[in-house]
Amino acid sequence: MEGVDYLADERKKTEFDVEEMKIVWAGSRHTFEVSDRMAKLVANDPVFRKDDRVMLARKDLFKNTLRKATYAWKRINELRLSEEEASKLRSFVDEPAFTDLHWGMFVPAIKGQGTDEQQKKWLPLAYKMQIIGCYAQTELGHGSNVQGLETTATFDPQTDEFVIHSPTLTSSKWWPGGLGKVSTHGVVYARLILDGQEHGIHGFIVQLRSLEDHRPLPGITVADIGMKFGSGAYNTMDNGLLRFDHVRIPRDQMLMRVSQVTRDGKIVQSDVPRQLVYGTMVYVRQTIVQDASIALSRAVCIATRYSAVRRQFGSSNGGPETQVIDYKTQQSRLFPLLASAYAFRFVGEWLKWLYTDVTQRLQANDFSTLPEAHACTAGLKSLTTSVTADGIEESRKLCGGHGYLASSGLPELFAVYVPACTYEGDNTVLMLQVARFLMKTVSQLGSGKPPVGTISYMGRIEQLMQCRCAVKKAGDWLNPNAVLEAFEARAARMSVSCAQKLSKFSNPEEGFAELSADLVEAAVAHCQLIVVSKFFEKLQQDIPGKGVKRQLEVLCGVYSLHLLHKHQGDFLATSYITPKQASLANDQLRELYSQVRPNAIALVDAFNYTDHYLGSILGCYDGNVYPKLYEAAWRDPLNDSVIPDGYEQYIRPLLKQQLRVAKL
Ligand SMILES: CCCCCCCCCCCCC/C=C/C(=O)SCCNC(=O)CCNC(=O)[C@H](O)C(C)(C)COP(=O)(O)OP(=O)(O)OC[C@H]1O[C@@H](n2cnc3c(N)ncnc32)[C@H](O)[C@@H]1OP(=O)(O)O
Ligand SMILES: Cc1cc2nc3c(=O)[nH]c(=O)nc-3n(C[C@H](O)[C@H](O)[C@H](O)COP(=O)(O)OP(=O)(O)OC[C@H]3O[C@@H](n4cnc5c(N)ncnc54)[C@H](O)[C@@H]3O)c2cc1C
Repeated sequence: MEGVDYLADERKKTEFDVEEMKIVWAGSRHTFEVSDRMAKLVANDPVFRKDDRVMLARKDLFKNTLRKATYAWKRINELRLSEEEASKLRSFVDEPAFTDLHWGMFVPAIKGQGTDEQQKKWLPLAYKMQIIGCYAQTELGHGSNVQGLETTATFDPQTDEFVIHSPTLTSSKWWPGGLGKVSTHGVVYARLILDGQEHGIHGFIVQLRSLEDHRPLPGITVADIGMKFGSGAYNTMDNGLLRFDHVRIPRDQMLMRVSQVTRDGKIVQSDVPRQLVYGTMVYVRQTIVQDASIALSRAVCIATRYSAVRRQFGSSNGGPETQVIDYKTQQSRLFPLLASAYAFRFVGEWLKWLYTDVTQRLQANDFSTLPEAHACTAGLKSLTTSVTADGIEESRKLCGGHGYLASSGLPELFAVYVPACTYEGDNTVLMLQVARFLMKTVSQLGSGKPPVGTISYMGRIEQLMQCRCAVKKAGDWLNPNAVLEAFEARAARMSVSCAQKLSKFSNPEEGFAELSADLVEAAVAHCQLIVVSKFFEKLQQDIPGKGVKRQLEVLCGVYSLHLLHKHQGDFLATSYITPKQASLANDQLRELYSQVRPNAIALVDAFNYTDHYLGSILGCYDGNVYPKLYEAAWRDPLNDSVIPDGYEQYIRPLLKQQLRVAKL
């Protein structure tokens, strides 16, 4: 059976050039080549084996992660990998580790919020991993409300130092990844106090552990916060707690790009906005949007391949049963997720561009696009992670009973992914930020300042409030202008409706709180419009390869029309479409599913995932699922012996007791 491709017939149905689609998915030929090389490097190295992860007890699991992370660093240096290659290699190792926070938050926080001198001092140490850092912001009592953090940093002019202190139990830092057992340093967020006066939240570089023996420095209490959701999963990470008892650090360890504290204890604001203290979160939210397409595509790849292998019912005259992927219900659950993975890939690509653009502008002291960048990163992080987490769970259900097995890879993927809905900002809290941005935009309409970027459609508010959908037959829903206008009209009308209701409140904050559920819905509509419009923009590009652009047009249709179908209440309630037009959209959607069907396997092959990275028997490339499931069952430690441990102690006496009862 070895070497047989059970999905070969499926692959023969493909109507487009898969190799070219791989380049589109990766973003460029260069990125594809780097990814492909790094994925194979990891897959072929036994040190990076991960199939035993869910069986390991916490201490072994954690030590194993330390071993892999250290080995990855050794390989990165031996092979002289570039930053891009190293980051890909780490992502294919596919195990949350302290290095994620070191490279993903500690280094960016210093880069974004440190002065040139501070960067010169700290970055070389961090780049060589001579120090290991974490991002210590959240506390036991406050996460979302950053202004509510309680840790204090009081300037002592006598010694030219800050005194970092945890005044209450709830001020204990709680959650930072890499803090519990590994980090030697942290960027710690605390309330700045100068001469008895508070000056808001700022970041400070604080050494936590000795570089000699790794013991916590005097005044520092640090530990892991304990087991988290699921087996394996995020338990490879040492999320930590941290308390300070009047810990002293030199004045120059406050990150001073946004505000400086002078030798005599005065605060000087530079001309950059104070929101830049939140800059690291903007950066990470943008990377999380890119990662969403990866996590969702992994789940979809597993569910699609397995749906083509799995057969249930429908056999006549002893012929084969129906592949479950041919059931329209399966398609209507699976194909929108496949389309969403592609949609998130393209919006992630665009968001990366937006982030680079805003960063360049900030360097030139142009802060005009910061509010939009904040709204886009917050909203798209919220939207894509919510859909991805739900999509992974739906993929598990699409695989029936076998999806519940750890060897399907889906339970662990869900457990490792789902906190993305919470970290880097709770998804509801972030959508409320988008809503604030929308309400501000609506209130400024007509002020002479035309809305730009993702909000520019609001500049056509009068037209969007009055227009009616022109669709007459199902095929009209393939017209990008018809779809875009529908999403724009829905988003604009929902925002305006909220703004009108808000204006009736004498206290706007009270109104905002009262209407917050409606405001979140308006923000979701706006974010979905961004994703749809960026998919259409992608289709404007020159896309080579036989049939590639055509497949992407089909997926774009699936993405937008499934949203229109799912949220038809919004489109109907805002009176843009009629019930008949909603029904035509659904007819067109069904037709598009039929066009996806022969290409489904090739569309997931285009993700180019190795079997190692997928980590799923149900999703393996050759589709040889059943023998692999059978063999995996025998590898479970419970099957090491025929008679289980505990038989003598529990089962035997129980059976004997039943025997005695039966004799009576
Ligand atoms: C298999 C695949 C696996 C994938 C794995 C991926 C791995 C990725 C690694 C990720 C590792 C995760 C590690 C997690 C780390 C963390 O979680 S760090 C902690 C993150 N914490 C948060 O995100 C806290 C959320 N809260 C906030 O961001 C803010 O406080 C707030 C809620 C957004 C604002 O609260 P509020 O009190 O209303 O705000 P103010 O402080 O008063 O500011 C108001 C004005 O500032 C604007 N603003 C807010 N945030 C920003 C920003 N980031 N940038 C720019 N501007 C901002 C806001 O719009 C207001 O503006 P005005 O209206 O103009 O006044
Ligand atoms: C796996 C993981 C890793 C993490 N890593 C780090 C890290 O490295 N560093 C770090 O500093 N932090 C980290 N965090 C913490 C994380 O950033 C916070 O948990 C997150 O920001 C949410 O804050 P919270 O826990 O205070 O939630 P809460 O704000 O307490 O949320 C509880 C509920 O209240 C609702 N809610 C809160 N405020 C509002 C509001 N204004 N309006 C309406 N509803 C509201 C929320 O929607 C949610 O339903 C991590 C968390 C997790 C789970």
